[in-house]
Amino acid sequence: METDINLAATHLGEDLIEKILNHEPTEVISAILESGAPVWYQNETEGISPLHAAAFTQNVDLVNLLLENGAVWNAADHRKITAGDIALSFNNCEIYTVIRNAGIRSELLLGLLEKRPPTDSTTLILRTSDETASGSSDAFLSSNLKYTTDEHGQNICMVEADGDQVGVMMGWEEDIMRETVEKLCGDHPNVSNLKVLNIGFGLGLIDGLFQRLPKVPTEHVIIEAHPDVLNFMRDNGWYERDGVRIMEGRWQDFVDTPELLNSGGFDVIYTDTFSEDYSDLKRFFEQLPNLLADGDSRFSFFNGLGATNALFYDVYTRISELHLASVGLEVEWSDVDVAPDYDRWGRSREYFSLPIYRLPLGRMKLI
Ligand SMILES: C[S@@+](CC[C@H](N)C(=O)[O-])C[C@H]1O[C@@H](n2cnc3c(N)ncnc32)[C@H](O)[C@@H]1O
Repeated sequence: METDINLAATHLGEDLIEKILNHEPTEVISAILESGAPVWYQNETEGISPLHAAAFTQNVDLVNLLLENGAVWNAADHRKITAGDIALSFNNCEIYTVIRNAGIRSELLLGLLEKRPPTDSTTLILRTSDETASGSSDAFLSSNLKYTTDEHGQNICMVEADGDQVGVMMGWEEDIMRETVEKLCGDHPNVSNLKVLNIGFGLGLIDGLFQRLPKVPTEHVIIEAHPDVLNFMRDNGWYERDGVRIMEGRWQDFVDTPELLNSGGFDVIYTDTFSEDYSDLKRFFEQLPNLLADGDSRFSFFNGLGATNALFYDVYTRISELHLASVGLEVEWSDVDVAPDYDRWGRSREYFSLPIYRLPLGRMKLI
């Protein structure tokens, strides 16, 4: 019985894809959908879906029709290509935007329904069910970390996840951190008396940059949760630095405590954690109105989710902008050229394969 249903679904799905690729009129496609063809179908040979086919034939009406009927906006074929990528390759902005907006709507809706168990495959960008040290905070915080220099000569901090060595922080990101500090502090009205809060020390790249500002921050709070990172900080003299206060634990342990809030708010806040997903970042966004000092204060975060695919990165970037707006922050984006140099960084760039980093700079909106 189950085999019969699978066979029928395969037959209808193949027929749907074929008719779309053959440019059959929209009414014909509508009729096939009404007859029960599975709009989520992906063929076995290439993994392409009806939405891939509609993007390939550049038929925006069909793209809309399929999405209205439940097509999966982020389905990737066997080569990891989505319908949005196909639209981009044709430079078809209209179709790309329709698919991207469907992604934003779908992920926002899933965000609203966050309490339900994450069983839906379309949640792949913003939530994770990864139980290894790269996807689970508990697993990460109880794993051993290794600080070393890799074969490309970059400083790295590694953790073992699922039998693989995964980078917690990589030296190549220093350009991003430098540009971030420049945007956060360079022309800050309070630059001679800054109070800075950084979440996640890692290699200490951004904290080192804060400390090398022409005027060292008056107060520099670092919240760091991992015992090995705290040891590394101790070994490298961070506990003895003037003006530096290290809070040992997770940001979630301190974010609403007098210990953090009594300092009267921060001029600059940055966050870049590891093994947390977008819902954690969103929870941090919600705390910003309590943590920022005033209308001149600035916020940034490591914008790295979905950075292996232009469509996913775009959807994630816009969702974070919407969520920041909902807590009263306006975001200005700038681009940092991080075109991968595979000879220089090799596989250490796999999690960020896009050539451009979108750097967020948030400020409280003036009412
Ligand atoms: C990617 S690294 C940060 C790199 C840093 N921006 C730099 O410039 O080197 C992430 C850091 O966040 C820490 N971390 C992870 N989860 C955390 C949490 N919930 N609270 C505080 N720190 C956390 C990790 O132990 C790690 O040191």
